[in-house]
Amino acid sequence: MKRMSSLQQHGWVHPDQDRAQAACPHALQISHIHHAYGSRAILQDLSFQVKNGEWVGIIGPNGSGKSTLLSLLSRAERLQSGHIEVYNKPIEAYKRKELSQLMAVLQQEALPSLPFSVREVVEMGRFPHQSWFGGEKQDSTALVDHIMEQLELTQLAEQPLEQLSGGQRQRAALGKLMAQSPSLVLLDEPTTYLDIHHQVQFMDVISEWQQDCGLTVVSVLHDLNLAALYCDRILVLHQGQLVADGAPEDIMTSQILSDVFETRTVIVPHPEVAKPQVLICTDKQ
Ligand SMILES: Nc1ncnc2c1ncn2[C@@H]1O[C@H](COP(=O)(O)OP(=O)(O)OP(=O)(O)O)[C@@H](O)[C@H]1O
Repeated sequence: MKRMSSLQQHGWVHPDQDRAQAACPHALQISHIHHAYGSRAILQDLSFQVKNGEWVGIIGPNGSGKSTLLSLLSRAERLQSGHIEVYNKPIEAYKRKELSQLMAVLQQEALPSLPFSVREVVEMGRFPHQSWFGGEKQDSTALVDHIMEQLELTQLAEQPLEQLSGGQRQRAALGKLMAQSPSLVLLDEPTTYLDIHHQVQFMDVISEWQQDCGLTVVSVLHDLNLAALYCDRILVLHQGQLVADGAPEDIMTSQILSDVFETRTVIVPHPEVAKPQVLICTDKQ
């Protein structure tokens, strides 16, 4: 029998509670997406699927269309052409609140400087689960306490957001995302502002959440080594096209990275886990 995770013990809504959703083999099905800004094509004929419970990383050079793709998957941008299904249902058929109970998004600029405390921001993650009168079927205090502890935010609980560093704000944004207790998360360069301790903490929290609760993750990552360590599968975007799709060991090759990033690399095995790691080469030595 599967053990109950600490998140579930503290009131996290397990996706299995929704049988229809748990029965879907795919959390996302993307078919023939095209997207343009004016006459400029940004995404061209993208098709892929994301399995329920899978962690898919999206890598690619600046301007290759990664954030645009996430905006379409979260419905922040209107789909121009193609089809997106979330748990077997067309994305446009969801009501806004219904979609935010299923899916949470962490943008690059995670949270604006607002005069709310860190605890208040994390509690805002519960909005999609509240009635019009602000109440919830189940008290979420224990869940919010647990998330605050897990992300080392308890010390910052009363601190206003506007007084936080970029990395602290990013962790508060993750806390809000976790409090939303979604089944699917979209993360746009989530580790950009974090030091290595908090990068690993962030990725470990997501990984634990994925393994224990069946969370599906789609994350844009610039850090290829983090992508190789944590993602089950990596998609490579180049000039708006999907040019590679596979396990980290199939994607992290000097040839692919040279073709896409125009950078020389050497790929080495991680000394502790069976994952590839990327060493960057430079001629300026
Ligand atoms: N609202 C917009 N209007 C016009 N062009 C846009 C808009 N948003 C993005 N673009 C263009 O679309 C292209 C893809 O941008 P996008 O942000 O998706 O790339 P990205 O792969 O996420 O890049 P980065 O790694 O730099 O974050 C870029 O050339 C960008 O200038």
